Amino acid sequence: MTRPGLRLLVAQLRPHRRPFAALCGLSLLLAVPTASSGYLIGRALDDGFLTHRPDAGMFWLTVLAEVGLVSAILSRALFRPLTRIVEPLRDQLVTATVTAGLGRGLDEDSATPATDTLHATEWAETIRRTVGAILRNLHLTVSMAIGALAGLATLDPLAALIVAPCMLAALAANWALVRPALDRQRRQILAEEELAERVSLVFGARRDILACTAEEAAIDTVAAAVRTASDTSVVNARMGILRSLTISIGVEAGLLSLLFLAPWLIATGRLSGGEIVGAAFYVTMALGPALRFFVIGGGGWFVSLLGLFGRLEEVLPDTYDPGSKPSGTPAPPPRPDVTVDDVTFAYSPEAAPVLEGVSAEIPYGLHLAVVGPSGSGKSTLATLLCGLRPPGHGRVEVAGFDIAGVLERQRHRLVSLIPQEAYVFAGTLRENLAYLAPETTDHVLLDTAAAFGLDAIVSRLGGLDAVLPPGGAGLSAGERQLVALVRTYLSPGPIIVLDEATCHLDPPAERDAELMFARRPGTLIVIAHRISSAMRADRVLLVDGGRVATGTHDELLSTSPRYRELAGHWKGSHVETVT
Ligand SMILES: Nc1ncnc2c1ncn2[C@@H]1O[C@H](COP(=O)(O)OP(=O)(O)OP(=O)(O)O)[C@@H](O)[C@H]1O
Repeated sequence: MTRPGLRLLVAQLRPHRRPFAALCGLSLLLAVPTASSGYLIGRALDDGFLTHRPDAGMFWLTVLAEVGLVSAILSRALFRPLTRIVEPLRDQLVTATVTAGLGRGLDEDSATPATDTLHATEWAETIRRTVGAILRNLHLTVSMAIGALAGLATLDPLAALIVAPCMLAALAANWALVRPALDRQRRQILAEEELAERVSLVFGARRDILACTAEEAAIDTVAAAVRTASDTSVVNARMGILRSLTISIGVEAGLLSLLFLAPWLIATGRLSGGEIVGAAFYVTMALGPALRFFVIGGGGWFVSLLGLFGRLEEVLPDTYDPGSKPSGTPAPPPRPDVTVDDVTFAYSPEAAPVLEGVSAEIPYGLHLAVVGPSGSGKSTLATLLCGLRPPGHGRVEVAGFDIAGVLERQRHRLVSLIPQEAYVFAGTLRENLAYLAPETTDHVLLDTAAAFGLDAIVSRLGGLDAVLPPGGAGLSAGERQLVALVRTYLSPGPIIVLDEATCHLDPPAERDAELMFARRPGTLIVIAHRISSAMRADRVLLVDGGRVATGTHDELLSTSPRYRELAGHWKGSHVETVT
């Protein structure tokens, strides 16, 4: 199985084969100065300073300095191929993630992009910088490691054989830690995303939080996310320390083995004293830094990079191809049809299911009445339709998305639920009515209020600037429902669910309110408590004994004894004019 993120990373870099080949060639060229450095130090000691010939020693050191100069000049050539690989990365990824975010269509009415798309555009910049840093340093590391091993082997192949196993053991230990490190890295990214999401949610809902005196709960929500983010970064940092430690142990073990065997290597004439110093130079000044960087710098960055690409893979569509040009116009947002697919829900594992194997199609624009005996599960179904609870089995999809998995802020833009107990917060009447559509003009607010029969209350209170106390004290239950109805009517959401939201209105006021919503573009789902609501709807969904049946009012009257019974009961208990 491909490691998450690796597929996208490889796909992203594949088109740049030629600059990569140039980088590899430069790495090999740069290995030559490193390979000669230990040898030149050995010569400076053996032929110069240790044999009391400082002029010869200085000669070899001068050659070493010149080799360093050549290496610096070669390093400059690195930037051209590097730029050709790294610079297009950010543009490609930003274009792809923003296109994917728009294509999902969940934010069409919002100036704020979805959180994951927002993060993804930040990641694209981080990825560009990280890939640049990795390639620059990887190239130096490879050249240093190849040069040092070649230099050691030139002095004496045995010297390379003494050092190499320690280095390889350190690398193997680190390789074993890559997967756990990736896992911790991913957890840290997810925890940081969750924290950002919760903070923006709490700030966005600060008015509601104050109105409900839910400050402590809000603080607890954010504090829990802060704790998780902090814990995951500590665990991630510990993993980095562990990986660093394995490399230090590998390098020190290589050096100690070399020094431990030095008397024997000198006595057997395999290496001179100067060459032992040269070999130690290869280990400490080239191999050690190369490995340390490879694992801690490059390796650590590579782990971060895979983590970021892994998340990008989740944000980008499966069909994303970095080689292809963006079409320029994002796909139109999908129609917000609702699909209930084989849904079963119980309030606890021990409890009997309230809904069992329920399926229904609610196309965009439908006016649906949900009816059923008391306690049959109508409100439960409403919460599932709004994504407030996930089904135990099955799926509720809105516009093709699993609604329970959609971020809360986006969910609110798709589906609005008005419960029986209308919510009125402390603030002016204008703020209460325009809460979900702050741009609404006073003119539209007053017209809509009048259409719902709220104009008399607006006048009684003294206009839109009238200040309402918390909970709308001073307003009757019906008046509070009217405030909530007007507020939701003005919201841009395409799907409205009224869960007995008109139960405190008299039948004519309820009819007017339902007709207003029915004329509003979008889907209307009414949990009905009067037969007239069911008769006004395009279709009726009967919930009974955990199952559902659908049809028009007339169809259900002829096919469902339970519906006939319900209709008879309603007619018997209410005197109402059916429109
Ligand atoms: N939070 C809850 N925890 C446990 N059981 C619940 C919960 N809410 C509802 N129930 C139970 O689930 C069943 C369905 O309740 P629900 O409120 O969905 O029915 P309803 O058809 O809307 O009823 P009504 O018409 O009286 O409002 C009932 O037996 C109810 O007691």
